[in-house]
Amino acid sequence: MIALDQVSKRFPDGTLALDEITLEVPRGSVFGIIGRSGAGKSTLLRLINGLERPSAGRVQVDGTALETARELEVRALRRRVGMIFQSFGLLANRTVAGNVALPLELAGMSRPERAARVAALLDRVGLGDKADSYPARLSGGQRQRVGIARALATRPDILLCDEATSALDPETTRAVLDLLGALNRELGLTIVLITHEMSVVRAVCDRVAVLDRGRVVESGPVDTVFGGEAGHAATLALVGTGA
Ligand SMILES: Nc1ncnc2c1ncn2[C@@H]1O[C@H](COP(=O)(O)OP(=O)(O)OP(=O)(O)O)[C@@H](O)[C@H]1O
Repeated sequence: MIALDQVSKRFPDGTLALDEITLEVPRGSVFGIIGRSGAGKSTLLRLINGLERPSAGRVQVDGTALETARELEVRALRRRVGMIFQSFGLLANRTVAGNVALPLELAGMSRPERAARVAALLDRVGLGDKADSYPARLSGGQRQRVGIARALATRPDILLCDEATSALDPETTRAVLDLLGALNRELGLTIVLITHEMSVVRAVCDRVAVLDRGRVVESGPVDTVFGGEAGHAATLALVGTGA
């Protein structure tokens, strides 16, 4: 469903952010990409949602080859890929319901259909009573639930999570990760989650790739990568810090 084959990304200033990455994210999995700051995680996510093009190699998402896709195809793909962010990315001047409705408005859905869909989404993320609140009045965990509802509004097959719990305390993090796990199981949603925290990977991911200086240094089932005695120095450093 998501397959990267020998993908490199070099920025115009010469920075090699990704260096011959090969990995496959199976449909329906929760796939963690972990690495320290600057390892290339955000760049990898931006390649998967078509915001960046690879300098070399192939990126296949849901049957679309992104390295050769036309702008129209990339836009169509982006509608099938939802995304949530560390900073939530909510519009301050729209209510919770207004934020969740935005992608449906852009997709041209009628007002009554939109209202029903928004209500169902807010119920599902546990915010049925917050529809008319503004983001400033919500806790971090509640804001991220709005972010999740908005990302799922157009029924994507894939959800990309960019350090989605890094701004949250451990308890709230756990609750948001539990919600993501439940949505993965209920909807068959494929989740790709980037993080610098091993506890996040352990809590929700079934597979993980360890990124170090633009390279995948280990990948596989979480228990295998983090459970074995041997391991790449970058993995051991993550384990060692208990991050
Ligand atoms: N637009 C850009 N132009 C030049 N270099 C860039 C650009 N975007 C990212 N980089 C560089 O590419 C490398 C990987 O950056 P990236 O943001 O993907 O890492 P990251 O693992 O997401 O880090 P963080 O956790 O700090 O966000 C870094 O050296 C960064 O400085």
